[in-house]
Amino acid sequence: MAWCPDSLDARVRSAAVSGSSAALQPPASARKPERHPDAPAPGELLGAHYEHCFGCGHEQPHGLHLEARAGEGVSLTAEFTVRPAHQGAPGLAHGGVLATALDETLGSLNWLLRKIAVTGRLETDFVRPVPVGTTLHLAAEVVAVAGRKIYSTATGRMDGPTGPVAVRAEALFVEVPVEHFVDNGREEEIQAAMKDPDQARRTRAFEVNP
Ligand SMILES: CCCCCCCCCCCCCC(=O)SCCNC(=O)CCNC(=O)[C@H](O)C(C)(C)COP(=O)(O)OP(=O)(O)OC[C@H]1O[C@@H](n2cnc3c(N)ncnc32)[C@H](O)[C@@H]1OP(=O)(O)O
Repeated sequence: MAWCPDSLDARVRSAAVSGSSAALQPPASARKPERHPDAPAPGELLGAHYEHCFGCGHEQPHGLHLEARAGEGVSLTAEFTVRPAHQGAPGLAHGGVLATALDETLGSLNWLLRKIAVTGRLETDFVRPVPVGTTLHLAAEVVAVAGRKIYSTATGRMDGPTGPVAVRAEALFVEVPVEHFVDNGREEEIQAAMKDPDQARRTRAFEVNP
């Protein structure tokens, strides 16, 4: 049976207000997202899915080093501090970097579903300029799932988790098989990631529906 509670109606209404496109409206057949039983517990850090990831990897010197923490249901929070390497205008974060922070946060949600998925569409509102040194407090949740399509939303706030919204996004992720990476990625990085001695991270990077 299709899932269409008030919260989804509210999301659709708010999407219409923020101007997100029809492609980001979940279809009538959409279902409520289900947290995987083995998802990290609320409050647990997710850790980097790949050390060289520009969004979360610890081995990317100019990366965002975003730290995501599981929330209740299919939600999470994350923090990202804007550094001088992330500037666009003098002293302000580059919009593309802020979109990356939203994309990474939204992408991390899929680990709570235990689905491997890539961003198909990402729509971003830049509400306030974000100065270097700011810690952006991100919060994201999956709002609906329809077949391979995962609909999610995120906000980034300044001055603390309840501060003013600086950026927000709505996204559609599309579930893909592991071959997506093996067929399209570069052999040397794929092999290196497969040899990662951290089994949890290797599983997160490569295993679909373990
Ligand atoms: C090596 C390390 C591994 C790491 C693993 C962890 C990854 C974590 C990474 C986290 C990093 C952060 C995250 C990142 O940065 S992920 C990196 C950025 N994203 C990408 O590189 C994705 C590139 N795109 C693709 O590969 C394909 O286009 C995909 C896979 C997305 C779809 O091509 P595919 O041939 O498979 O499927 P389909 O075309 O039949 O579409 C299926 C359904 O989806 C609907 N649709 C599709 N696109 C759009 C759209 N734009 N708007 C609206 N709808 C769209 C489509 O209408 C259809 O709907 P329906 O007809 O069924 O109703």
